[in-house]
Amino acid sequence: MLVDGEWRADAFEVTTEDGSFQRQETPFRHEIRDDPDARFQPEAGRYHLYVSYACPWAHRTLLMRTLKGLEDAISVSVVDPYRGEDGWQFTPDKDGCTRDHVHDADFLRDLYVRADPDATCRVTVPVLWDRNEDTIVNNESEEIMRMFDTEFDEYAQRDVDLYPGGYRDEVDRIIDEIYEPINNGVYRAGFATKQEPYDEAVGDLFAALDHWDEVLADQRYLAGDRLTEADIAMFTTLVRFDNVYHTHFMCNVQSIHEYDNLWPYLRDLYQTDVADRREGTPDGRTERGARGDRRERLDDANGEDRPVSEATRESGVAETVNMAHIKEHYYTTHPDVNPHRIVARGPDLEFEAPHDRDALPGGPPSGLHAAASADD
Ligand SMILES: N[C@@H](CCC(=O)N[C@@H](CS)C(=O)NCC(=O)O)C(=O)O
Repeated sequence: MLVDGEWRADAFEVTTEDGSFQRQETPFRHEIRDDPDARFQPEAGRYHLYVSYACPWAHRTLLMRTLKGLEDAISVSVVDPYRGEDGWQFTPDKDGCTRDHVHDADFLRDLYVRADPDATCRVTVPVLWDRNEDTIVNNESEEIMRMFDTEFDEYAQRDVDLYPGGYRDEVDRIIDEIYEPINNGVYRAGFATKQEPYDEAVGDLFAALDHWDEVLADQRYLAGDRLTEADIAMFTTLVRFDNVYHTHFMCNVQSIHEYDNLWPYLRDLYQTDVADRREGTPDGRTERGARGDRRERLDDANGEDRPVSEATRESGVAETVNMAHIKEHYYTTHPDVNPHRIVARGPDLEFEAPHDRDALPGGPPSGLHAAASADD
C-alpha cells in the first residue's frame, strides 16, 4: 500500500489481530453529475477506467460500461492479473492486458501518487480517471457503476437503465444486503487467519446464498422482473465462485452449479447480450450505425490514439468475463493462501447451457437481449 505517497510492501495488513479480514475505505469519492454546476460532468473522451478483469469490483464497472454502450465515451486500460510486490502493474504484452493509455505508467500506484502525492491507501481497481483535471475521480465500484448507469445517458449507445424509477429503493437495499455476506463474504472467508472468523464468514455466506436461491425460484432477478444493478453486483461474485472462491477461499459448502435457481440465474445473466448485435433499426442499420454522426465527433475528440477498441466493445456480459485472468490472479497473488501458486484446474462450467429462466415474468431492458447465441 501507499503510506504518505511512498510504496510500502511491508505495510500490508489486511487482517486484524482476531484473524478477521478488514476491508479499507476507498479514499477517492468524487461524483460525476449531469449538472452544469458539477465539478465533474459527463463528457465523452474525458474519463478513463482502469480495471483488472480478475477483480469482481472492477468487473461491475466494466459490465455497466459495456451494457450501456459507453465504449466510445469512456476508454479503458487493463492491468496484469498477477499482483506482486509492486501492486497492480501494466504489462501490455501479456494476453488481455493493455498499457496505461493516459500516462504510460508502469504501475497503478504511480497514478494514485499523481492524484495525491501524500496518499495513504491501498492501490485498488477500479479507478476512474479524469483527463481534464489529471486526477482520480473515484475508486469505489458501486459509485462508478451508478454514475455510468445514471449520468451518461447522452453518450450511451443503447437504452439500458439498470436503476429504474420504482425499483431504486429495492436495488439499493439489495446491493447493501448482499455486500457483507456475499460480495465481501468470500474475502472474509478466504483471508481469515483464525477458525472462528472463517466459520462466521462461511455461515453468513451460505445462509445468504440459500436465501437468494429461494427468492429466485419465483422471480427472474433479485429485484423482481427487471434486470438491475443489484444483479450486476451479484453476478460478478457468482461467476467467480466455483472456479475460485470455492477452492481458493474455502467457500466449499456448496458450489453455485449445485443450486437449483442460482445456477440457472447465473447462466441467464451470463447469456445476456446487447440487442443491437442482432437487430437492425427500421432503416436496416444497427442502432450504433444509425448514430454514426455522433460517433465521428467522439473520434475527433479522442484523437488518433484511441484506446477503446482494445477493450471489450459491442459485446454482452459473457465477453466481459475473462476466466483466465480471474484464475491467474487469485491463485497466484495471495502467497499466504496458496504459497505454491498452483492454479486449480476445474470446474469446467457450461455457462452457455439453456437456463429456462425466460419462463418467469420479465427480462432485460430493450437495449439488451436475453440469450447468448444468435439464431442466425
Ligand atoms: N471497495 C472497493 C474495493 C476494490 C478492491 O478491493 N479491489 C481489489 C481487487 S479485487 C484490489 O485492487 N486490491 C488491491 C489491494 O487491496 O492491495 C470497490 O468496490 O471498488
